[in-house]
Amino acid sequence: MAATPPDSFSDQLRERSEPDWTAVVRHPFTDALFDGSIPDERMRSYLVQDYQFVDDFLALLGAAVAGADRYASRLALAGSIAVVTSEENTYFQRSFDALGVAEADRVDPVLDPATVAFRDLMRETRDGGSYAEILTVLTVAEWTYLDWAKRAPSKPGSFVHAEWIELHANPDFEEWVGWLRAELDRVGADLDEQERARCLRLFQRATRCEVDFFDAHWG
Ligand SMILES: Cc1ncc(C[n+]2csc(CCO)c2C)c(N)n1
Repeated sequence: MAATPPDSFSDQLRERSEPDWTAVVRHPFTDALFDGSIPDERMRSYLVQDYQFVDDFLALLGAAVAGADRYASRLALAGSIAVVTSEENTYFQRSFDALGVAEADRVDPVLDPATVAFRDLMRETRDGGSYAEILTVLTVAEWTYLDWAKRAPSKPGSFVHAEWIELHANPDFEEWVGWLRAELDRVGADLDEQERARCLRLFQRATRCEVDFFDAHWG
């Protein structure tokens, strides 16, 4: 992972998003993923909703490519688009097959309120956000997933559980999250106080959306 100085902008944003940050990365849904104990019905509803989330996330990555201030950044962002459209997409399709998800639920499911709230945040940011604001939302979504997946003590038996962990607990993903944080720190250094405050509010709101997203499929 790219070295991030202690107390960087991204660290400050994360620290000021407690206790929600820890609630996401230690969520009981993730513990149940680790031991493979999530009932199929719950895993199915989570993945069906998450596939819709990933659609808006991909559009947000596209906005980041358009909004970036240099070619090197566009290249890094475009590389992550390749992951979402290949390994990640085939994981969803294979899992939907294994869990018996009907075509309508793959393409146009009824959305949970938590999915709608996250979608609203991503669309607002995509349509009206600065590059720093787009990076802020992307960073929360990726860094929270790296942090919970890194806690995985072992590999559960079912590929639906195991591969969902592996997609987020691997050196390439760690490097991508490191890049996102370093990019947010770089761009954050040139922001005025008002813009930094806007990023903080977005970071906190996105972290809250992550808690609510897991909660919607738990308890
Ligand atoms: C609610 C929710 N939040 C974050 C992610 C993480 N995530 C979103 S797209 C993607 C692929 C690649 O970079 C990853 C890891 C998720 N899946 N669902």
